[in-house]
Amino acid sequence: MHEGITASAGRAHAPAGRAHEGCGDHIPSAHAPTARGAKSPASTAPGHVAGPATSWAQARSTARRSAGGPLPAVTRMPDDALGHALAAPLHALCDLPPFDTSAMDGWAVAGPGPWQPFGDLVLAGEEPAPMATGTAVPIATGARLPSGATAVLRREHAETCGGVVRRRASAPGALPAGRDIRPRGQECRSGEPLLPAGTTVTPAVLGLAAAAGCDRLSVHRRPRVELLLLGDELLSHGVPRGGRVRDALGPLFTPWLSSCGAEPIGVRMIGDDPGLLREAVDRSPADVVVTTGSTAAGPVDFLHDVLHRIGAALPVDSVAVRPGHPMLLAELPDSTDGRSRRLVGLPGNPLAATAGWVTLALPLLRRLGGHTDPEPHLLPATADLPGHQHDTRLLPVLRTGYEVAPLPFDGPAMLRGLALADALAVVPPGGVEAGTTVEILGLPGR
Ligand SMILES: Nc1nc2c(c(=O)[nH]1)N[C@H]1C(S)=C(S)[C@@H](COP(=O)(O)OP(=O)(O)OC[C@H]3O[C@@H](n4cnc5c(N)ncnc54)[C@H](O)[C@@H]3O)O[C@H]1N2
Ligand code: MOO
Repeated sequence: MHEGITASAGRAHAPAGRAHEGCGDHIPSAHAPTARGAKSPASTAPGHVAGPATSWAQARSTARRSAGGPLPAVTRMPDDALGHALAAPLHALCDLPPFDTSAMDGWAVAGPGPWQPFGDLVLAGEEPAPMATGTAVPIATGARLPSGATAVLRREHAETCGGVVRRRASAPGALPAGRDIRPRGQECRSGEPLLPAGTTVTPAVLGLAAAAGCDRLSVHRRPRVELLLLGDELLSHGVPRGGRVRDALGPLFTPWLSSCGAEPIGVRMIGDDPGLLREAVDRSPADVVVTTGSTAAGPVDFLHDVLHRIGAALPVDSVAVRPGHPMLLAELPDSTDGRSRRLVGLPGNPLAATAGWVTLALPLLRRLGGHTDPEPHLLPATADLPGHQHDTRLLPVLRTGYEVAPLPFDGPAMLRGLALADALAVVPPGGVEAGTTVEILGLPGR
């Protein structure tokens, strides 16, 4: 899916802001035209100053609320419904099992034994003849039970001697009526609701739907997502060179998008050029544009400027969370065909981007896709979890049994801890001591 298209007006690698060298402690700012910025008329970022940060919990709920509601329902063949959310309860189209079934290989028996062996072996998929009281018919697991049968005698509990079938003396217990029969409708009756709307269609849901006779599923359309990777410095292949770095976020988020029930429709690299960024956002056919990088107020961080020029509203513009605090959520003007469109701005540092993903992108995309919100998952920590002084902290952790352990290499620009992690722990300001229960956010693909 990674198209590796680089949209850039050309690279101008003079160090940004060096025109002001010699001016004491001047730090290149978004106000100042820069060497890179000089390449486009719209390139002077307006000097974005972040407002008060939204609390982490509030940011998550704002992202959900910003979805409005789920995207419309569509009908899909089961194979094409995987990862979608059910738009209506899944109803059984038949009883399950659809008929009385033998649960074991052995003999279908009618009445108390011993029994006269009768007829041919009944296999799964056959329509057996009725049987009379006092007879036993050899039968396979899953075969339809002949009418008149009262129980199934397992093969290992049976013996044939003197021309009759009887229970072995060593067979445990008795053989009450109904033993080892799976009665028709044991799991569900035709028309019964099996799963509520909002259930994610997993492989097990597909299996259940097939067993219950469903060849079409009513599901919500998946949100279409375009991933825009911002930054002149990004390389799509090879070893970092010439001051540039490999894009780590395209490979990370493209599969995460699929696994959260979104439809990735494209991945593009966009150089540090506000004109190109604006064009990409304006023209994107996505329901949700996810950008990486350019969320801060650095010399080539044009995202705020472009959103401002587009006329976007920013229900979340920085969050009291570490890493990832410059993350943002924007509501873009509707598309020309009347669709609501949103943009999630993830910070460029990879662990900070992941924090933005779980805080803003995931709740928004799950709600748009119609998925039921998960219950909070709480686990105790095996060790002290260090926190930020004022903000929530999201730490990569590994689940060990019923606890979570922190991992090393948890810096905002690092991925090594995350690659070993199966969750992020939500650490309240000030941190927590070992044994304290914390909320855990699962990571996809583990
Ligand atoms: N003066 C301040 N500077 C910064 C602040 C601050 O509060 N004051 N916040 C820092 C924090 S925290 C973060 S997080 C970053 C956010 O920066 P941006 O979202 O604007 O991201 P960039 O500047 O474009 O990149 C940051 C960093 O990430 C690397 N990057 C970007 N994209 C990718 C990618 N696809 N794969 C791998 N690495 C990527 C980029 O090369 C930079 O190293 O701002 C801090 N600065
Ligand atoms: O979000 Mo920055 O610390 O959050 O790298």
